[in-house]
Amino acid sequence: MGNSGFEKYKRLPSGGFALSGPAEMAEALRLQNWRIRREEERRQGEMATGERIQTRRLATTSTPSPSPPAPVWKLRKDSKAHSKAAKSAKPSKAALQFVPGWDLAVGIEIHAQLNTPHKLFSPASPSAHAPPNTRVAPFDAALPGSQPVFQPGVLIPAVRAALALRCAVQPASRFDRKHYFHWDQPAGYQITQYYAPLARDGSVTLRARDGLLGDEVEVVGIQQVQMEQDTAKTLAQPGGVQWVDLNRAGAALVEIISRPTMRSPAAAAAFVRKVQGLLRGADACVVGMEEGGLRADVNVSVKRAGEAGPLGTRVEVKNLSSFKAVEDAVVAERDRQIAVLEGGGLVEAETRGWTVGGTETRRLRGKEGEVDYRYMPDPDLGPVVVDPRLVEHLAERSGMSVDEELDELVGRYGLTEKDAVTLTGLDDGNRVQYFYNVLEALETLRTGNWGEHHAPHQPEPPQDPETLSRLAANWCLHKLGKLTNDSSLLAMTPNGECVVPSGDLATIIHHLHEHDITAKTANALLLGLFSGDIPPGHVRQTIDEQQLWFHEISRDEYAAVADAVVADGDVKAVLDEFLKYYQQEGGKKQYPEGKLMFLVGRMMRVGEKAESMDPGSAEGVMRKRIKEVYVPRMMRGAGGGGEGEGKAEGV
Ligand SMILES: Nc1ncnc2c1ncn2[C@@H]1O[C@H](COP(=O)(O)OP(=O)(O)OP(=O)(O)O)[C@@H](O)[C@H]1O
Ligand SMILES: [Mg+2]
Ligand SMILES: [Mg+2]
Repeated sequence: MGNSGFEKYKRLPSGGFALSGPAEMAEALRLQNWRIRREEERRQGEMATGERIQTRRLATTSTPSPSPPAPVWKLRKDSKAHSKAAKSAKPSKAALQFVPGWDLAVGIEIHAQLNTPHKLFSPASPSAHAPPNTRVAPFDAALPGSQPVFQPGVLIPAVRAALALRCAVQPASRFDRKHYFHWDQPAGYQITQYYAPLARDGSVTLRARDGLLGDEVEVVGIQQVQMEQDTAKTLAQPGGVQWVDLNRAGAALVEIISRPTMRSPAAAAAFVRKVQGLLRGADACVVGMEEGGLRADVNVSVKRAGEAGPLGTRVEVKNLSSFKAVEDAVVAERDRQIAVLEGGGLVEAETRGWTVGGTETRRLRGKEGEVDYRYMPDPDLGPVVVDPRLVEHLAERSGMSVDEELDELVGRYGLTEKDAVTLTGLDDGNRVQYFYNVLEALETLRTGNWGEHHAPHQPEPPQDPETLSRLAANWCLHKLGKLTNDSSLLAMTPNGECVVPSGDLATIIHHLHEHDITAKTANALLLGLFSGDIPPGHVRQTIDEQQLWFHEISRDEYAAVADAVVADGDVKAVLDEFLKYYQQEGGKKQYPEGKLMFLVGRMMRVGEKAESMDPGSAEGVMRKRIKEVYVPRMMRGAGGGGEGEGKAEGV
C-alpha cells in the first residue's frame, strides 16, 4: 500500500485512525491494537465497573501518535482516582435503587406510534417532517359532518405489538370517547379503548442485560394494550398564543399499561427500553423515544417495607421522553413521597410533571382537579373484530424476539452479553444482520478452502466457530464503529449491507484469523474499503499486489529482540518490578502487566523487524523470558540488563 493511500486516510471523517505514513503507522497501530486487545481481555476478567468507562474511552480514541501512548497502568490508575472522585460527588446508580425501610411500586403507561401509513380513523398519513397542517383529513380537524373510518391496516402493527408483549388479543374490542377540552384535541374528546381494549394480560421479562442491577429476573405484567388517537402538536408562542399543528392529530397509537410491579427506578427504565426494543423488533413501532415516537407516564407509590394491605397512593408523572428521564423521575418522586410520609404527612393522589435535567417533579393538578373524562362508547364506530387467523398468521411470521436473538448470540455464537446487546441495538437492528452476512461469508471462505479437496464427505473443519464469531462481532461493532462517529456514513441497509461489503470484511477477518495478515494490515484494509481506495471485491488482490501477507519472525528472533530490549540500561527499574513479583511470598503483589506491556512496546519498536512481529507473540516470548531468563539472572545477582546479552537462549 503506497504513501498516497495513507495520505487519503488522513482526510477521512474517522474517529479512530489518523494515519501519518506507513512507517509510523506500522508500529503505532499494531502496538495500539494490541494494547486495546490486551486491555479488553483483562477488563473482562478482572476490572471493576467504575474503571470500565475509562478503558472504553481508551479503546475508542486510539489515535496513534509518534510518541508512545500513555502506559495502560497509568490510565487505569487515573481512572481509579477519577471514579473515586465521581463517587463522592454523586451517589452510585446502585445506591439510588432502594431506600431502606420503604417499598416502591411503579406502573407505567407507554404511548407508542404504530408503524402504519395511515391515521387511526382517516387515510391521511402523518409525517414528522411534513410542513405543519399538511397531513390533515377533515375528520382529523373535527370538521362538522366528518366521520371516523377505521383503517384496517392499523390492526397489523397493533396486533404485532400485542403479540410482542405476549398479550391475548381479544376477539372483539371497542372504541370509547374520552372527553377533555384542550387545544391539542380538536373534537373535544380522544377516541381510545377504555371498556374493551384490543389485548390483555401480557408480560415483559427483564434481566441484567436489559438494565436490571443484579442477577434477578423480573416479570412485569401487562394489564392491557389499547389503540387510540394521538393529539395535535402545540408550540407555545409569546403572549399566551399556541400554534397548533394537526399533522399528528389522530395518528394511530397503542397505549400499553403495565401492572404496578416494578420495584426500582432501574427496572422502570429497563421496562421502557425493553418495550421499545420489543415493539421495534416486531416492526410494530419503528420510531424510538429519542425521535418522539414513544412517550411514557410513570405511576409511583411507596409503602413502609413489609407492610400488608394495598399499595400506597399513586402519583402519576406525565410525558417522559427518555429512559433517563424515566429513571430520574421515579427516583425524585419516590424520595419526595418518602419525605412527605416521614414528615407525618399524607401523599396526595395527583398528576405531576418532570423537566429534563431536573431534580424534582412538579405538581400539575391534584385529584380534585382531575378531569372527569365521561368515557362513553363511540356511537360512530362499530366493534373491531379480529379474526383469529390473522393473529395466528402474524404470530407465525413474527420471527425471533429480542430475547431469543440475544440468547442465540450469547449461547450459540459465544458473544459476550454486552456485545450481543449492542449488536442488536445498532442501526435500527440492521447491524446484526450485517454480522450474520459476515458470518455467512466467513463460512463460505472457510468451507471453500476445504472444498478444494473435492472429497464427497468432508468432516467439519477443526475450527472454533465461537472464536471466529467473536472476532467477527468485534469487527462489526468496534472496528466498524471506529471508522466514523457518524454511523449514517456507513449507510447500513435493512438487509445488512453497507459501504464496507460484508464479503470483503469477511475476507479480512478470515485472513486475520488465519494469521495470514497482521492486525495492522487488517485495519488498513478496512480503511481502504471505507474510503473507496480499495474497490469492493479487491481485498485479496490488494494484499497480493502490495505484498501485505504476514511473514512472522521465528521464536528465536523474538527472543533476540527481547534480549536487546532488556540489555538497555534504562529498563532496570522496570525489570526490578518482576523480580519483586517473583520474590514475594503470599502472592499479594499483582503481576506487573503494565510493565510487561511497556517492554513489549519497546520490542515492537525495534526497527526493521517490527513489520514481521505480532504483538501477541512478542508478549508471550517476553513473559516467558522474564520468568525463565531475566529474573533468575537477577536473582543470581547478575543484574537485569546493561551488560549487553549476546546470543538468545532458546525459548
Ligand atoms: N398504587 C399504585 N402505585 C403505582 N402505580 C400504580 C398504582 N395503582 C395503579 N398504578 C399504575 O397506574 C397506571 C394506571 O394507568 P391507566 O391508564 O389504567 O389509568 P390512568 O392513569 O388513570 O389513565 P390515563 O392517564 O391514561 O388517563 C397503571 O400502569 C397501573 O399499574
Ligand atoms: Mg392510561
Ligand atoms: Mg395515566
